[in-house]
Amino acid sequence: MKIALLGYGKMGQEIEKIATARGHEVILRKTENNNFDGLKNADVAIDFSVPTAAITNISAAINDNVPVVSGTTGWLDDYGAITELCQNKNGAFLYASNFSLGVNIFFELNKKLAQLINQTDGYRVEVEEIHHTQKLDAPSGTAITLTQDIIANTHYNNWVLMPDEVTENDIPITAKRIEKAPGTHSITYTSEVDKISIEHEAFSRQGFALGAVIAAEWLIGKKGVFSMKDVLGLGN
Ligand SMILES: NC(=O)C1=CN([C@@H]2O[C@H](COP(=O)(O)OP(=O)(O)OC[C@H]3O[C@@H](n4cnc5c(N)ncnc54)[C@H](O)[C@@H]3O)[C@@H](O)[C@H]2O)C=CC1
Ligand SMILES: O=C(O)C1=N[C@H](C(=O)O)C[C@H](O)C1
Repeated sequence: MKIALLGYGKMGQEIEKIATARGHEVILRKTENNNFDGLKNADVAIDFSVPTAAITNISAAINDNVPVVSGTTGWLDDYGAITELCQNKNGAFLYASNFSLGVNIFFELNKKLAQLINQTDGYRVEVEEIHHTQKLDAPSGTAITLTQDIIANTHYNNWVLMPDEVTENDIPITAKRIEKAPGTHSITYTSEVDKISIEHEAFSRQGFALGAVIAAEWLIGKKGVFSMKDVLGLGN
């Protein structure tokens, strides 16, 4: 397939390596320094850019009738507007805060653990994410997905980025920045007598990039708004 890469930083370059190895061709490498020339000729677009560019990138692909996968985090206040545009244009759009298979399994584990904890008393939850020092957003998109899934299955109704003040129904998220860390997420429930922790650690960006290419291959020929759950068939 012919791929337009919307964003050509750490992820865009990792995706190009994997896509090329799978027999695909990159025909556009969009950054802040060039335009969308050639986008119309792509079979699929993959957006891994910056929060301020994601909406423009995704809209450009949908308006050019090109199916688009996005992994950019930190722009989700506009998710509703993008899904509306996709529906109005009869397009194809797929967003995931994390494309790795391991994290998508972890998402299901997180939901199950939250359901079990919800049947007991005495545990307090906390979420931690660790990323490289170049990351623009905090908390990570993945940490937000994890807390949303905990909220859907427990009495918690909000997340708070530490060190802000936390009340009974808030989930505290701690965001740590360590040079070169690709991405680690953990959820810990602590009681008076013990603690339960689950953790996912990415060793590199390879898993995210492979998942994004698999999602792009899957999206071609489809119409609608999708998530990684649709691609992997997990948790159905
Ligand atoms: N969903 C997932 O599985 C993952 C998501 N991410 C997210 O992907 C995004 C990109 O991550 P990285 O590649 O590590 O960042 P990066 O900083 O290495 O690359 C971002 C790229 O966006 C480009 N850019 C800036 N303005 C642009 C514009 N107007 N149009 C097109 N491109 C523009 C920059 O030139 C840069 O090359 C971040 O939001 C990050 O959180 C990262 C890894 C996995
Ligand atoms: O910026 C990153 O690097 C990552 N961002 C995503 C997020 O915000 O959750 C996914 C992954 O953890 C790497």
